Amino acid sequence: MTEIIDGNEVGDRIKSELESSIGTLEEEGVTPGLATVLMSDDAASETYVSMKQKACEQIGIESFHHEIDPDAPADVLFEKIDELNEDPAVHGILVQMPVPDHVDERAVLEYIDPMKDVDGFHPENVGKLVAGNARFKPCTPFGVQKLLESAGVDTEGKDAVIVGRSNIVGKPMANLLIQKTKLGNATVTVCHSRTKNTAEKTRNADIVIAAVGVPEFVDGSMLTEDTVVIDVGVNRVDADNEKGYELVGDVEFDSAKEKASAITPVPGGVGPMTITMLLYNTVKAASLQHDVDIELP
Ligand SMILES: Nc1nc2c(c(=O)[nH]1)N[C@@H](CN(C=O)c1ccc(C(=O)N[C@@H](CCC(=O)O)C(=O)O)cc1)CN2
Repeated sequence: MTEIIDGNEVGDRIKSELESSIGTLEEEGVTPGLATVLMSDDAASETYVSMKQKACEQIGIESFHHEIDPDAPADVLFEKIDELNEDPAVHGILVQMPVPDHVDERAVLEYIDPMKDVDGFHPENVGKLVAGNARFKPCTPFGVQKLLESAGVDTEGKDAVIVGRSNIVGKPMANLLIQKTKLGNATVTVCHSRTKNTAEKTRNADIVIAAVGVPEFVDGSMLTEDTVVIDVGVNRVDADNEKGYELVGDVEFDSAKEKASAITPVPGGVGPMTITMLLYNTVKAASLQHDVDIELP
């Protein structure tokens, strides 16, 4: 029987544990604060940012939202980041990606105070992660680790294949899985657009993590029995319904489920964990900035 790994359930458990960490901070007079910045009129980005704000409010994190006209000069965004870097009520800053083409994404990430970089994308935080001393683990790969843990998947000695090499998911995921830690110690292969035979690699994997951004790229024929399948993709594809679209992962769920021992659904798998781990990083950022010891889930 294939286990369906429920990201909403795991996320809700972690959020309720975070509430007690927030309680400890409150006793010291600290309310964690997250600033979200949206410079886009993309409907999916708007949805994600509003989900982040709601999740903050749900567990007692103060949320500050800023919208910047996507046609405004890049300096408007940099001035906003300056302001947020200086604001003591803001412990975490998240600029929703992607930013418009005329804004240099790399420069934006480098401009955020690394102590407030709750996405874990600043080069200082990337370096710490690679060195095995992570300050903020990037939210999606961190969420994937938590899902594997909740499903009782021991990564030690396992062959993990990651399909996709993005800075947000593929690269940090590979780094986390090779660390000498409880949720690491795996042997990792990263497949990408120039990989010669991705299906051969995924068929030899114990764990397949699909983060390629192509709807239903991985199907059952690319898997062997008993593989653990984690689907990071959240793709909007045209559909004849009220919304005009439906959500589809990077994995073809029905055929993959036939082979998998455990699999994450879309929606309701990795997506909710991305938001939960953002809350986790924001609480951690507040504790570091105020030097308050807290227990984190
Ligand atoms: N600054 C950042 N930008 C982006 C990140 C990020 O981690 N930091 N990740 C992605 C998108 N993303 C977060 O922003 C994200 C994607 C999906 C979900 C989610 O919960 N999806 C739901 C379905 C939601 C829907 O109805 O559309 C699910 O899978 O169940 C949360 C966050 C790009 N940008």
